[in-house]
Amino acid sequence: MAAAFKTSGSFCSTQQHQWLQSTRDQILHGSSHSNVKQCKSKKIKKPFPLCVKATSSKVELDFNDPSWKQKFQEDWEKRFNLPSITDIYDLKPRPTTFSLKKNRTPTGDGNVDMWNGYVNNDDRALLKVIKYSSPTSAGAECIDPDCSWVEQWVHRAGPRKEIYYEPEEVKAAIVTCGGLCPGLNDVIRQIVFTLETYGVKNIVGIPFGYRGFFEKGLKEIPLSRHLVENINLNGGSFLGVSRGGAKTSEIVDSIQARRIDMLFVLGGNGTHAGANAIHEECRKRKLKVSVVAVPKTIDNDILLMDKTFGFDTAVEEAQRAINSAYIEARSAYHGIGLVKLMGRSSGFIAMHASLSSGQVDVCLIPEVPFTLDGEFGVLRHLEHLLKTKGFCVVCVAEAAGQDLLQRSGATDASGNVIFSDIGVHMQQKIKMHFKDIGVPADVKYIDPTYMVRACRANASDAILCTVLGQNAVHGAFAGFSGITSCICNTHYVYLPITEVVKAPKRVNPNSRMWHRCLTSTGQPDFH
Ligand SMILES: Nc1ncnc2c1ncn2[C@@H]1O[C@H](COP(=O)(O)OP(=O)(O)OP(=O)(O)O)[C@@H](O)[C@H]1O
Ligand SMILES: O=P(O)(O)OC[C@H]1O[C@](O)(CO)[C@@H](O)[C@@H]1O
Ligand SMILES: [Mg+2]
Repeated sequence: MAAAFKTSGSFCSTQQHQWLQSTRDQILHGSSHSNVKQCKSKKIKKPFPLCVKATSSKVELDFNDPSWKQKFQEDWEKRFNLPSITDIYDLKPRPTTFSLKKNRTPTGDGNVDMWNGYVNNDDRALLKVIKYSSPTSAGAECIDPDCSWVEQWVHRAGPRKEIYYEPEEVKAAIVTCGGLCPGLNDVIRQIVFTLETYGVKNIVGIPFGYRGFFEKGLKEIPLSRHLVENINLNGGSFLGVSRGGAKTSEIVDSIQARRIDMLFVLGGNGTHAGANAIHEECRKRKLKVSVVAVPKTIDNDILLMDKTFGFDTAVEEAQRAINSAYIEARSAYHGIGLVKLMGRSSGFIAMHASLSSGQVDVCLIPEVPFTLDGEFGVLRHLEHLLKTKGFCVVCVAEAAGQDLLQRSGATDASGNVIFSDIGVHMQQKIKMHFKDIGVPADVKYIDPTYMVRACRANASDAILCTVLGQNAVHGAFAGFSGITSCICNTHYVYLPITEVVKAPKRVNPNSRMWHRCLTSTGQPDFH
């Protein structure tokens, strides 16, 4: 019998409890042994690892069973196993053409490979490094009621000694999907550089996201080191982006017709879901194609990884808006600076920009409900701030407080919900409130919208993009497909896409980072 998961109750708020429950679900979700379908086919060598569906039911673990940890880890190993073209083909690898040393001189011990910094397929990185002694510890992610330490290893990224493609015969394609994000050009550039280092001559860009695969009149763009040399100096995407219109079978028809061997897909969670669908369809058709994703999104809302590229830059730009709001508010009589920031379903940009600026008195994110009116509402706190310090700054994430607004019901081309405007709503509510109570208030509203993402990557994102782009190419040459190249716990790793698209990552209200944000703003609970 599966043990029920209990958080040791009395110290746990409802919000914390829900969070603990959902993080546990994320850890355990989709990995029951009984759900590993053996997809047998005469032509294929092994069962498809991807037949473990991301949507399958939860792990049945009996925590009274002394071997539960071992069972968990065996299951984990299966879930995080990297899908490879060698799962379907009996392929012989060849020595890599990627060498860091151009003029190699043997040491005498015969081991020239050591100098090339190759990564072994058995190398792993630890995904989690904190041992929580209780489910009520800040940010605790627990598997069992005692919050036991369980090793969770993931595969290390980087160049392998042996590869599964002849570089001279490879056609590689790059596509950028979803919204814009700082660093797209840096990644495109590094993918091209690395492919050329392996000896690939046929590299193309697919214009305007997945649309470029099927929209007539959109031609692929031949890419070379020479062409992409300087593209990182500008924001945007050299290839263009788009939302919506992804039809997996048409995309794979197009991949087949164009004879693409490697596809590099840069995008957020929607793009990743699309990339995995393409990978699965390629497998179904027995195509020798490696599909490798690179996680891009200013929202930082993809599971398991430390951060997505573009996030740092967006935060830096966002805190400029906050600093302007601060200057305006500080210089006005009873000034209130209000800034609305992007973030589709998560408050990471708002939280980090509030932390980095240090000038925010109230930070509102979708993960933490709040009320505007009443004794414990935001408006009453703003009154207090005007009275005590004379001005204040509020930062609100675009997805926050949607329960206070009429839902628009609208969606974008990819099916993402379009939010009602919490920024404009708050601006009006604040103005009305202070008018009603007869207290002067000078509200300055700033909505930087696309300014936080339509810019070039900052230094830290540029480095992240460089590493992720290079590793994406190493992953494809190593034969992996249906994987994403990312950073986990400060180490560069590959994860199966199925594991990162289970749900959007959201701010944990029980995390140290949110607590730090609260310490910095000094805001009370607003409900
Ligand atoms: N579940 C899915 N399966 C297949 N394709 C998808 C899926 N979800 C989204 N896509 C496709 O992926 C592309 C990008 O999706 P989306 O617009 O949601 O952006 P995203 O990758 O999440 O990035 P951003 O962070 O900018 O929102 C679109 O062309 C969309 O049609
Ligand atoms: O480019 P669009 O379609 O206006 O999308 C805006 C959305 O894209 C993002 O910038 C990235 O997902 C979100 O923060 C924002 O909600
Ligand atoms: Mg998305």
